[in-house]
Amino acid sequence: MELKNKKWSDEQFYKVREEVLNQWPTGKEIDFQEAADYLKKVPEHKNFSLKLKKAKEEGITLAQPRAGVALVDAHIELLTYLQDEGGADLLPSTIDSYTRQNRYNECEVGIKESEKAGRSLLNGFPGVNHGVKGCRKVFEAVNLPLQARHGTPDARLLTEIIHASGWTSNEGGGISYNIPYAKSVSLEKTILDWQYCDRVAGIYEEMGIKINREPFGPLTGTLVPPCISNSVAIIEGLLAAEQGVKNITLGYGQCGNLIQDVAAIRALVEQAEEYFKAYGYNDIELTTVFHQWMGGFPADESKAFGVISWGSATAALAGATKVIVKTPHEAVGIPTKEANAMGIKATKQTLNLLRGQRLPMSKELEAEIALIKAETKCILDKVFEVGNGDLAVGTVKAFEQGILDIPFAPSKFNAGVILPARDNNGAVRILNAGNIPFTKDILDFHRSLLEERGRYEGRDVAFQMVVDDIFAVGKGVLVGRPE
Ligand SMILES: CCC[C@H]1O[C@@H](n2cnc3c(N)ncnc32)[C@H](O)[C@@H]1O
Repeated sequence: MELKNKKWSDEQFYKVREEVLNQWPTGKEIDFQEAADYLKKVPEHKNFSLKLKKAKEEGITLAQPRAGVALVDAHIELLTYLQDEGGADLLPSTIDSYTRQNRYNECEVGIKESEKAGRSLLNGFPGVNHGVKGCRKVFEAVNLPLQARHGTPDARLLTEIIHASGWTSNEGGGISYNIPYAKSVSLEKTILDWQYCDRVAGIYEEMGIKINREPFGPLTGTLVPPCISNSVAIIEGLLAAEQGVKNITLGYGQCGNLIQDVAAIRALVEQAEEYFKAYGYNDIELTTVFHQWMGGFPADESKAFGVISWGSATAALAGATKVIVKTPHEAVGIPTKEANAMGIKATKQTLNLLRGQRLPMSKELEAEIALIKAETKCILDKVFEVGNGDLAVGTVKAFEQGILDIPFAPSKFNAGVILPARDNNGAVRILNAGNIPFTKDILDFHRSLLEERGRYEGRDVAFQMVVDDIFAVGKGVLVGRPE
């Protein structure tokens, strides 16, 4: 099928759907009307879009963990614990890595081995293998909205199954679940595959069922400049809107400097709304998600709580609709349910203490918002230009030409020339912009801030700053000072 940013016709969609539902036996259980009837019975307090909308209206920030284990009953026990003991406002099911690579046979083995071992031997919930039956059992056992969180380049079958199971939100996108997650999956294919996933949500929306879509904001989660993650978020939001998605949560991964992080969220909302309006999507319900620090964590659990609380405070002061919670086990691996619950409780304590507070506007905050919007505009204007006005085609070409370039991404389709480093206040700046089409003023501004740090540290602006910054938070500081 030719790639273009155009809503799929029913003929296109249902032709592809036949192939999708045959990828694994559990796909055959799905009937659109039966699924729609089931979704129509989802009570309001378990609908993701409605809960986000309410939070936005009330001006509060919701807390959502990540969580997933191999077996259905253990997964229910985990989610119930995070709901009741942790106080989660929204629930995930973090999907395992085999499912993310469509390796369902290995999931089957993982499930059997987990049953034998009496513990989870998969790093998440194998939603495709458990099918609608297993996913509905999970959904019916909890009392909160449920979302699939994963990292799946081809999530078409997973999307069909989770939505047919009452899960009213799906994370991901054709860029954000490819470039940071895969090595050699073509962007053209994943943009097409995620148009399918968005179309599933669009069809349910046209049947009167509210489905939330959340592009994956943080990308590689490693010193990603706000203009890069905001550009990808807005692109995936526009692509989803074209397929009929109405309820969209755009996200951003914490970088650590308060002014820059608050500016990133404010710029994201303002600019996304500008683009939705400019392209005729006038009925989008837009919310935001702030991801607590996605980089290396301190192994010491008390220090980890410092990072978790700082991310919670920033999310609240930014006015984000939702914050994604980390745990004190982040540095070691999959958290126990107790550790996961502790992360949620620390997060909610901070959110509650800051309820109603926002970072006041200042000339620094205003300048940072303007800078991020100007940088993002440079990128998006070029994406539309190289695509001759077509956003999907433009996105593929933009990555080919390094116009869009995500730091430290594994994908061979990503230029990987961009180099970020922190300035003296810890804001992420750009040391090497590669082929990203910033204006000279913007490039000079970043350079001057990095040189200011160099003078302070008594060293040249160089790659060593990047390395030092990558390890800094794990070592207990934000800016990687020379040792
Ligand atoms: C982009 C997502 C990375 C984060 O996703 C967490 N994560 C992954 N898998 C699970 C799981 N099965 N349970 C709880 N957290 C999980 C990692 O810790 C990391 O922070």
